[in-house]
Amino acid sequence: MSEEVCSTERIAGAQFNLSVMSDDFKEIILGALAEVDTANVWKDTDDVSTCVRGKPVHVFDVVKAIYLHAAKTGEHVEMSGTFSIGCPGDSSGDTYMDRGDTPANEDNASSVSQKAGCKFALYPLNTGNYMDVIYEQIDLSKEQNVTVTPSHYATRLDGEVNDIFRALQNAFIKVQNVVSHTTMTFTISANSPSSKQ
Ligand SMILES: Cc1ncc(C[n+]2csc(CCO)c2C)c(N)n1
Repeated sequence: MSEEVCSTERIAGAQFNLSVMSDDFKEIILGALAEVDTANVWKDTDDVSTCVRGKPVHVFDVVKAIYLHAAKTGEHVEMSGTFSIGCPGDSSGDTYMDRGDTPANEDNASSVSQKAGCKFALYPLNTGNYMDVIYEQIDLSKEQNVTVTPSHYATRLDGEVNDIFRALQNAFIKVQNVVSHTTMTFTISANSPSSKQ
């Protein structure tokens, strides 16, 4: 008989949209949403965006896999969104919190090589000293294989999509460890004709 483990981890979520600069945008967006394994997250797609909710490990796994699936077509693909954790109203998706900790798409995603540029910003919400929290918690200089550039209102990361999402996830997890309600906005772009890479 398998032992049931109650997770004490908190529910996280991401609200994001894909923009595909191609006549095939519909097939590419719907294809990415359909072909990624989303069994470990609550998911809702409408005409504006997609929301996924569940354990942080699965939320990041699914968002990254959807992006990679679309970007590896070679089209200019951009994704913008917001990660959130600790939102006081968020609880109805708790059924997904009993999932294990193995990301379902990592085996497929880790073998995909795709360069991108990303800008992100962290917003620890329920704290007065938010700048200290951000500076103390995120140390992007330790992230492997990503070029980090300060930007107005954001930090820019350049490199492989897998490395960029690892850096995003590490920064988000560290900040939410000390500030319970945290959000993080991001925009990631690949195959842009005006790409610096
Ligand atoms: C991740 C993500 N989810 C939903 C949309 C909204 N959307 C815009 S076009 C389209 C396909 C044809 O209806 C959809 C679903 C998006 N852009 N990206």
